[in-house]
Amino acid sequence: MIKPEGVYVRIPASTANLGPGFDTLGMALSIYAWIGMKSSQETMIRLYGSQMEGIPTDKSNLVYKVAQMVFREAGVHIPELEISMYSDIPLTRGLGSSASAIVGALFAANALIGSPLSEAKLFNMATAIEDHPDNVGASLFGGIITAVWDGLHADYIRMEPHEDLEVLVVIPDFQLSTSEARKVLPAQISRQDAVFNISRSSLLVAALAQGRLDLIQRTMSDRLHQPYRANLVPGMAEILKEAVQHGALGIALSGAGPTLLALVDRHSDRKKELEAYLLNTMKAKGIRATARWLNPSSEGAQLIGNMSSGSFLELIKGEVKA
Ligand SMILES: Nc1ncnc2c1ncn2[C@@H]1O[C@H](COP(=O)(O)OP(=O)(O)O)[C@@H](O)[C@H]1O
Ligand SMILES: N[C@@H](CCOP(=O)(O)O)C(=O)O
Repeated sequence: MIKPEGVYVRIPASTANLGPGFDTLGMALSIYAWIGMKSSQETMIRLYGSQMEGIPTDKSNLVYKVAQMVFREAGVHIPELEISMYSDIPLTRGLGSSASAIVGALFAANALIGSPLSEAKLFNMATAIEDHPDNVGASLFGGIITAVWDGLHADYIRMEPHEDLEVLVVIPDFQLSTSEARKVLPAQISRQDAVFNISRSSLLVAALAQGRLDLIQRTMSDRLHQPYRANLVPGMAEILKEAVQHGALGIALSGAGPTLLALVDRHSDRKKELEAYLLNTMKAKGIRATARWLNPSSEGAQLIGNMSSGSFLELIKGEVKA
């Protein structure tokens, strides 16, 4: 049943490849995007916020196209849509903006027609579009997601992040698209590197599941993508080696970069030291960057309400942080 009043949803950002978990381990983060969707006489796409620059506002828009996939799958015909989107998630920085748009579009379109598709189905569709399940899983389900994608079916387990876990991201002021950052990866790896990552990834997942923050430092390393991508982010190689000496529990490239992400004990008295170290190291390499303290987001995609009681911007105003 189509909801004539429309819906609006909120979707968290995400970090993929958490440490050794390349293409498999992701976490939702407390930066959000909002999507409003309504059936309409004529398609109208309104994008708000500085993060939306350059995104198309016609039917080639990703959110419109993904919404139509949901309608096709559910056997519903809604060719014309009014879509509104506001996002605080930086574009093309390794914080899952594309995953948030895909998950938001799937979730909103499904809610608009009375949610005939299960969350497992939405996860499968999202993974088929994005091609790896860690960003989309985290944005859809929230928390920490470990997932497997065999090209047809995605399986996952969601873990609740430990309450002491805080996240510091350092976002460089340049963009790095995932497709560009995948081109530098080798097609094959050695058995030693495979064992290196499998062992650390397995232990990291178990440690996160049991709240063993003391094990993060020894498990957050990687040989599958970070060494190859280090040349794309000035300062990254040094930061990956040294950040734990400045108070991080662990440090990783967030997704395909260029953002670097530190896991931090929120009670640590070295938070200022860590932030200054990360920013100064990037500055020394000529990179301007913004530091943001975030929390893991326990909530994934959420239906917030319908569009009957005001304009999209008025509806989300109370939720968007200044
Ligand atoms: N709200 C959106 N609407 C349409 N396309 C989007 C939206 N958000 C992101 N994208 C697309 O995703 C691209 C960024 O994806 P990607 O390179 O994977 O980086 P990341 O997901 O880390 O931000 C953008 O250049 C744009 O093409
Ligand atoms: N596993 C992917 C992750 C891409 O994440 P994004 O947030 O940078 O889109 C990869 O490393 O290529």
